[in-house]
Formats: sequence, C-alpha cells, structure tokens
Amino acid sequence: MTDPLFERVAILGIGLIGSSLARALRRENLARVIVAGDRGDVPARALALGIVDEATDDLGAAVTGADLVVLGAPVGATPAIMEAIAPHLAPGTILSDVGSVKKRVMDMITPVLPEGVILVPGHPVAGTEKSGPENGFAELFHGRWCILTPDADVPMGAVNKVARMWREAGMIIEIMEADHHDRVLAITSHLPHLIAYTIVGTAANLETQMSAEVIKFSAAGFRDFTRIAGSDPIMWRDVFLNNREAVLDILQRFTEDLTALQRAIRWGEGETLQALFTRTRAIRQAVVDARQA
Ligand SMILES: NC(=O)c1ccc[n+]([C@@H]2O[C@H](COP(=O)([O-])OP(=O)(O)OC[C@H]3O[C@@H](n4cnc5c(N)ncnc54)[C@H](O)[C@@H]3O)[C@@H](O)[C@H]2O)c1
Ligand SMILES: O=C(O)C(=O)C[C@]1(C(=O)O)C=C[C@@H](O)C=C1
Repeated sequence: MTDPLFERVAILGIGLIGSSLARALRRENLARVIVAGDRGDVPARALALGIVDEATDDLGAAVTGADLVVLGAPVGATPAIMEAIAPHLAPGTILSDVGSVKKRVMDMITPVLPEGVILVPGHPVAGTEKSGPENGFAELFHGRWCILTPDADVPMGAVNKVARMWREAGMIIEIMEADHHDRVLAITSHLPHLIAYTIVGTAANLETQMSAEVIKFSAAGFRDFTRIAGSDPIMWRDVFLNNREAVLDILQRFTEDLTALQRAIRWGEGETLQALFTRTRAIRQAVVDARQA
C-alpha cells in the first residue's frame, strides 16, 4: 500500500461537510491520522461514529503536528478559529477550508496567517440541507465540482496536493479567483437559497388556514423549496453576511426580471412568458446533460 497523501489531517468543524471529507479520506487512505476539532458534544459524536482517529474541543491541540488543516465550520467562525490555532500552526502546514464564500474568508485569514503556512482555500460545491457529523457521507462529492481559489503566489505543490485530495474524493477541480467564485456562487447557490427562504417564509406568514393548507397540499414545486429552506440557519446567515455585495448585485437583477414577469402576467403577454420558460427549460436540460442535476 502506498503512503497516504497526508500524515495528520485536522478538520475543524466536523459537521456535514467536514465529516464527509473525513469519510472520504478514510475510504481513499489519504491520511495516516484524521483528527476532528469541534465544540460541545460534537467531538465525542464524531469519535463514536468511528470516522476520525482523534477528536477534541482543543483546536490548538488538534492542529499541532498536522500537515493539512481544513476549516469546516460556518464561515463566520473563521476569526475565532484562527485565533485559537494560529500559534500552533507549523511552517509548511497547508491550511484549507470548505467555505461557501471565498474572498471574505481569505481576507479574514491572510492577516493572521503565520509565516510559512500555506493557504489553499477550497469550496466543494456539494451538499445537502442537513447538518452534523451523522449526516455526512463520502459519496457526497462524487462527480461534483471543487473550486480552489489560491492566491497567485501560492506554491503549486500545495495546490496540487489539495486538488489531489478532492479528486480522490471524487470531485472535478477548477481553480479561479476568489472574487469570481463569489460572483458565480451568488447566482448558482446563494440566490436560490434566498428565494427558497423567502417563498417558505411568505407561505408561513399567510393567515393560519391558508398556511396549514400550504403544508397539506404541498405540491412538488413548494416541496422542493422547503428542502432548500430547511438548510442550516447559521451557515446561511454567514454566507449572506460575507458575500454581501455579490448577493445584493444579483438580487437587484433578479428583482428587475421578476418585475418584468409581473408586467407580462398583468398585461397577458403569453409569448413573453413562453419564451422565457422555453429558455429556462433548455438550461435545465444543459444541467442534466452536464450530470449536475
Ligand atoms: N452544507 C452544505 O451544503 C455545504 C456545501 C459546501 C460547503 N459548505 C460550507 O461548509 C462549512 C460547514 O458547513 P456544514 O454544512 O458542514 O455545517 P454543519 O453545521 O454541519 O457543521 C459545522 C460544524 O462546525 C462546528 N463549529 C461551529 N463553530 C465552531 C467553532 N467556533 N469552533 C469549532 N467548531 C465550530 C459546529 O459545531 C459543527 O459541527 C460552511 O462554511 C459552509 O459554508 C456547506
Ligand atoms: O443541495 C443542496 O442542498 C445545496 O444547497 C448544496 C449547495 C448548493 O447550493 O448547491 C449549498 C451550498 C454550498 O456551498 C454548496 C452546495
């Protein structure tokens, strides 16, 4: 058997994504030791699941001796975690993350990054509406994109190692600038979540009788939105607070398009509606063809 890619991988925040990564590392024998750092009863739960070798709520101890550290907590926790681990990171350590937002996370880490520690930010674009280590699974990453956003001066050896880890977990790798990542994800992931939260919120605000019927007669369309709107409140609060500009920009365009549709319905412009729905149906087909459905 060949040597593992990493000696000691510390995953800080062993929830849905962190625990899925731990499982993939195990399956592919990519780490000699996997250690979880988390808080409350989560370390004990991760240990009980048998997905890590060690688990602790002492984040400094977790990263000591690690050649790869992966931040797996909601992005708003980044400053607190960096404060706890920075004194314990050795030169040569690769620091990565799985955050849904990249630019703000890099801005939070870079000023406190110890000399010689190499930052390779990442975002596995794969997930579910569930949270916690019990809900992770190694296959989550299969056939999905993983976007890495290292600064231009980061050694390619480190970028390649992180890329190889995600590739062996089943992902397809793309490297891009953090700002660009945040603009793309604002439309493909953040806005859809905001819309889902809004629709389900609107339904919940209807008068009692109506809102009970929304749940009772929940048609497929609404049901799909409730899945997304069931996503983790803390994670998504942090996404919107930390990708503010890109989300507000795309929301402005969305609002204009929605207003145009409102007019089309009001004035009975069937051809406008049909033309848009025909274009969007083709986009759905393209997503299916790209095996991302
Ligand atoms: N859920 C998804 O679909 C998805 C997909 C890709 C990336 N992400 C990103 O992955 C990260 C984690 O998301 P998740 O869905 O795994 O969340 P999760 O809630 O399942 O897990 C997060 C874990 O972080 C821990 N945590 C929070 N604050 C902490 C702190 N200060 N110190 C130590 N541990 C702390 C929590 O206890 C929890 O175990 C987020 O940054 C999110 O943006 C999520
Ligand atoms: O399938 C889902 O539940 C998701 O929302 C996953 C999803 C997405 O928007 O595609 C959510 C956030 C992540 O950063 C990456 C993936």
